Amino acid sequence: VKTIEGQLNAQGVKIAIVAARFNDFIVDRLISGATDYFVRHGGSEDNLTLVRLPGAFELPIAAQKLARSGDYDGVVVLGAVIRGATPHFDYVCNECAKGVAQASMETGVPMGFGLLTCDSLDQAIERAGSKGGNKGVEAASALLETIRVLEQI
Ligand SMILES: O=c1[nH]c(NC[C@H](O)[C@H](O)[C@H](O)CO)c([N+](=O)[O-])c(=O)[nH]1
Repeated sequence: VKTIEGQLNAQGVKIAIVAARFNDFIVDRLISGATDYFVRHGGSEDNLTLVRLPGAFELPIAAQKLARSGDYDGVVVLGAVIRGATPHFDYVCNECAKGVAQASMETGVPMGFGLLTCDSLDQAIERAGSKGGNKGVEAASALLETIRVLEQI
C-alpha cells in the first residue's frame, strides 16, 4: 500500500494569513498561535504575509486573491464569530466557510480554516489559547500538513 502523508516541516513554505479585525481581542491570539506554529516548525517570518480585513465576511475574497496571485503555498483564514453578539451569526459563518472552500477549490491552493464560531465569548477565549486549545494553531497545522500532502500527489 502506498501511503501519502505530510511532514510538519514549514521550511521554504510561503503562506498568507488573512485575519478579521472583528473580535480582535480573540483573533489576535489566533494570529499569534498560527505565526508561532509556523515559525517553530521551520517557517521563516519573511515567508509569512498577514492581511487584515474588517470581518469574517470579507475573508474569502482576500483569500481568493492571495491564492490567485500564485505567490503562496497556502492561506490561513482566521476570525471569530460570536453568536451572542450578532443577529446574523449563521449567515456570516456560512458565507465565510463556503467562500473559503470555494476559493481553495477554484484556485487549487490549500487553506487552513480557522474561524471560531462560538455561542459565547467564554467559548471563544477557551479556543483562542486556553483550555480549548488555539484554533489558529490548528488551522496552521492543518494547512502545513495539507501543503505537504498535495505536493506528493
Ligand atoms: O468576524 C466577524 N464579523 C462579524 N460581522 C461583520 C461581518 O463579518 C462583515 O464584516 C460585515 O457584515 C460588513 O461586511 C461578526 N458579527 O456580526 O458579530 C462577528 O462576530 N465576527
